Amino acid sequence: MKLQLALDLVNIPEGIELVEEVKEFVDIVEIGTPVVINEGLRAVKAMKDAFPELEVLADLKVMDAGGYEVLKASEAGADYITVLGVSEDETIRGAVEEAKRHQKKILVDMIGVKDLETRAKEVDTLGVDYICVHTGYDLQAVGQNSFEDLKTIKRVVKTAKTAVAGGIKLETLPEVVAAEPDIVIVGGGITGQTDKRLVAGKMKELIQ
Ligand SMILES: O=C([C@H](O)CO)[C@H](O)[C@H](O)COP(=O)(O)O
Repeated sequence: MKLQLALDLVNIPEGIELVEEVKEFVDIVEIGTPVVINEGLRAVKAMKDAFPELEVLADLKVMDAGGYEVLKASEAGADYITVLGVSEDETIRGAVEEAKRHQKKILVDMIGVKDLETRAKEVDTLGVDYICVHTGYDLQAVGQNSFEDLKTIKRVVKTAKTAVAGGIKLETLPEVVAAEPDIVIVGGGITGQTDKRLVAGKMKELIQ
């Protein structure tokens, strides 16, 4: 099980400083969608240059032009690129083909998918590397989480690996770990804490 640190509300120097603090506990650094919007793919390159030993995920949430956007993120140094599960199958196929060409991985984010079981089964046939259940900020704000959704994809997904994101904190991590996802994605649960290093260390212990 890998721990992915999501950087969403920082600029490039702040992100690098934050990763420096917790790098020994983290497997993947996510350049979050807000960071990509603010800083562009140069944030991916800057993170990879600063920490070549860590994997970097570009949270582009690709919705169209799958091949082209995966190409650009791959050129910037991303190891993983996110594509939305609500996209057309053609978009996901294009992303997968391009990722394979560059030895990169596609993580499909199921945010906004209404019939999770059906769509997860479909996406699982498209050759993607990971299927991720995700409760975004706006649904976290009304009290939702992805814990039941994780159990659903663990039951129906046969080929892809699984991931979970959305409001995971140190207190809720044991419930998540019990469901055995391949990647646990944590943003504010680390970045919003006063002692980030302490929390990241405890999370890593729970995951191992
Ligand atoms: O993907 C994310 C969100 O949509 C903003 O782009 C976050 O990275 C993801 O939700 C993890 O962050 P936390 O919910 O703060 O753990």
